[in-house]
Formats: sequence, structure tokens, C-alpha cells
Amino acid sequence: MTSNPYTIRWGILATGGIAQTFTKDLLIDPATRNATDIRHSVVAAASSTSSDRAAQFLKDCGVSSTAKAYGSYKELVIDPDIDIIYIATPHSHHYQNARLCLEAGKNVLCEKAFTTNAAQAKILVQIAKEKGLFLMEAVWTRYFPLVRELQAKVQEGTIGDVKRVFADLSYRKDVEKEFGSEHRMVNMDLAGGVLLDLGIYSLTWVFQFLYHLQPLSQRQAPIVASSITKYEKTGCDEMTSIILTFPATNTHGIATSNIRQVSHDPDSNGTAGAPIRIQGTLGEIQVTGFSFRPTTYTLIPASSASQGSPAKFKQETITHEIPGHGMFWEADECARCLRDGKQESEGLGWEESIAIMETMDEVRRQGGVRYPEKIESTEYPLEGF
Ligand SMILES: NC(=O)C1=CN([C@@H]2O[C@H](COP(=O)(O)OP(=O)(O)OC[C@H]3O[C@@H](n4cnc5c(N)ncnc54)[C@H](OP(=O)(O)O)[C@@H]3O)[C@@H](O)[C@H]2O)C=CC1
Ligand SMILES: O=C1OC[C@@H](O)[C@H](O)[C@H]1O
Repeated sequence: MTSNPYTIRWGILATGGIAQTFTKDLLIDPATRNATDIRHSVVAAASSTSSDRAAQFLKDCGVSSTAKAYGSYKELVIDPDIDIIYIATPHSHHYQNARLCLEAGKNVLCEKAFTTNAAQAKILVQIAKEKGLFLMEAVWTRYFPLVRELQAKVQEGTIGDVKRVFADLSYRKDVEKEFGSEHRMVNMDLAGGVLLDLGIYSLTWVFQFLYHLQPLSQRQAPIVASSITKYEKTGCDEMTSIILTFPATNTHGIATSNIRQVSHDPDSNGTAGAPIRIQGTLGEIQVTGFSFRPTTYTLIPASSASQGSPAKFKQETITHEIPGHGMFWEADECARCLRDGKQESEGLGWEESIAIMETMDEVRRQGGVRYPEKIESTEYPLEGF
């Protein structure tokens, strides 16, 4: 598009699994996804463990040897050569880590779930607002072209008036063996549990249609009815089932999640039933595969006999190729927001991130899941982070 792409310089905070996946995606030439207006440069990484670990991380990701390796997050946030920091620590640490970055004047992309609770999210947003900084929750799925395409179809009325969205994510096969009682997925000290880790994707599918279909001036958080079953070993939430009612449109979202695989196999082509169904008066859209990394959807018209007026589309299945893991699309969004002087993304604005955190607070309240005081706290700074 332009001969002079806008380049942003990333600092990576933490060196675990997703930090590596994200960093590798940043290094993929944006032209392979037809993005010629922006570029990404990884200029530093920090590990709370040691600078050697940060250096090894950079090497493993294939980052240029000129990038800096820090042995603490505090050193990273004061590096003047960084435009934005990507936070990839466990949920329990997001509030403290994001606040550290914002207080130091850095823009932030923070992994999901944004924080452990809405009170923490509100404080981060307030600081970003006051300091004129960009802040975004890294719900990468929102920025997939496939999702944008579906949002446009729904907004155009392709499937009529949308009434209901079903969304499920339940897929781990051997939980006790894989996670035991210490892994961040199930560890209460790290804000583990299915809701903040996987349930947030089910909520994302519900929100990115039903929250957005509410007229802007009447946009409201949903009414929440939910149930939780706990994981015996740690007391974290293992299965969550949520019914959301969006009052401005009287639509319902059913968001379910389980750490364990339940019925459908997202690896399959959807023969056991699509985990995502967006249902309208003229038909529905079914999305198959892992709901956090969607590749395929099917448009299914309702039969005119049962619905009165016929749908104007034919049944069709569409597949999108992903030239990498797919985390670069959220990074591209950050680059464009910084270039355009925006502090928040329209794909997932502050108000919506807070509304989702409030929904998860309410689900945890209804199901009796509370994290240790230290990680629910809004106190800052706290020892040990
Ligand atoms: N978007 C997506 O697809 C995915 C997102 N995620 C999200 O990313 C975040 C991190 O997940 P993931 O990468 O799987 O986690 P990992 O356990 O693999 O990595 C977390 C990293 O955080 C740092 N850390 C700092 N303090 C602690 C602590 N007390 N305990 C453990 N780690 C600590 C460590 O890096 P160091 O030692 O270098 O400081 C560690 O390597 C979570 O918010 C998760 O929800 C996870 C997987 C996929
Ligand atoms: O965000 C995520 O997406 C992929 C899952 O495997 C992972 O547990 C989760 O954190």
C-alpha cells in the first residue's frame, strides 16, 4: 500500500510458551498476509528468571542478535528503544506487570485474560487514559480476517436477526497428567481455571456478535446465569456453563467451557457438531475447528418452509489459510493503532474488556471461585511479581 511502512519496536515480557509463538509470528514478513503498511521489530525480551534465559529465548525465536536480553521486567520497561510491550505471564501477574509497563510510560498488549478481575482492569484503563498510552487485551482471535468477515456478514443481516450464539471450548485430553496441581492452567495462585483460560474464548464469540449488535448508545453488559464444577485437585473451575442475556436486543449467548474434552473434537471437521453456532431468523453460521484459531465456517440457510421468508444465500463452506500461527493480526492492529494515535482498539475496546471481566467476576461469584487475596488485590506494587 505504502512504500514506507510504519514500524513498531516490541519488547517481550516473559519467555514462556505463548511468548515464543507470538515472537515468531512477529518475525513473519507482513507481506505474506498482504499487510504492507506496517512492520514489526523485536528489540528486547525480559525474563524474571535470568538474562541468560532471555538471551536463549531470543535465539530460539530467531530474533536478530542486536536485540537486548534483560534479566528482569523492570529493566525492560525503562528501555527507551521500545514502543510497545507484549505481556505473556500467567493471569495472576497481568495487573502487576501491565501496571509496571504503563507507569513507565510504555504502550501495552497484555495476554488474555486481561487481569484476574474487573477492578484491576479498570485501574489499568484509567492509567492508560491518563497517560495517553495504548492498551489492549491480546484476544488474538478477534483480529482474524475470518472473524471480521463473519462480523460483517452478521451486521449486513445475511442470517437475518441474530437471536442466539452458542460457543464451546472443551478439549484437553489428559488433564491430571498434563496439569497435575501446579500448572498455571489449574493453579489458583496463578489464577488458573478454565474460565480465564478457555472460557474467555467462548465469551469472545458471544460478545463479538451479541455485544456489538446492541446499538452503540444502548450497549450494555449482559445479565449472567451460570454454573461451575470444580477441579478436585486444586478447587479451580473445571467446567463453566454460562447463559448471557443482552438486554438491548433480547439475544442470548450460551458460552460453555471445560478443561477436559467434552463430546466434540475441535480437531475434526465438525462431524460431532460445530462448537460455534451463530443463529439468526434466516439461517446460521457454524464455525468448526479450535475456536481460538478458527479456519472454517459454513453458512446454512434456514428452510423457507419453517421460516416464512427464504434466505438469500446458499449453503457454503469457506476455509481461510493462516500464513503462520495467526497472532500477527493482533500485532498488526497494535501497529495501526499506534500509527493512528489510537489508545484502544475498536476490535476490543476498553469498555468491552471490562464488561467481559465483570461477566467472569459474576460467574466466579455465582460458582464460588475466588483466588487468593494477593492476586485479586489492586494494591501496587506487590512483593514477588
Ligand atoms: N493467545 C493464545 O493463544 C495463548 C495465550 N496464553 C496466555 O498467555 C499467558 C501465558 O501463558 P503460557 O505462555 O502458556 O505460560 P508459560 O507458563 O508457558 O509461561 C509463562 C511465563 O511467565 C513468566 N512468569 C513470571 N512469573 C511466573 C510465575 N510465578 N509462574 C510461572 N511463570 C511466570 C515466566 O517467564 P520468565 O521466567 O521468562 O519471566 C514463564 O515462562 C496466559 O495469560 C495465557 O492465558 C497462553 C497460551 C496460548
Ligand atoms: O489462549 C489459549 O489458547 C490455546 C490454549 O491451548 C491455551 O491453553 C490458552 O491459554
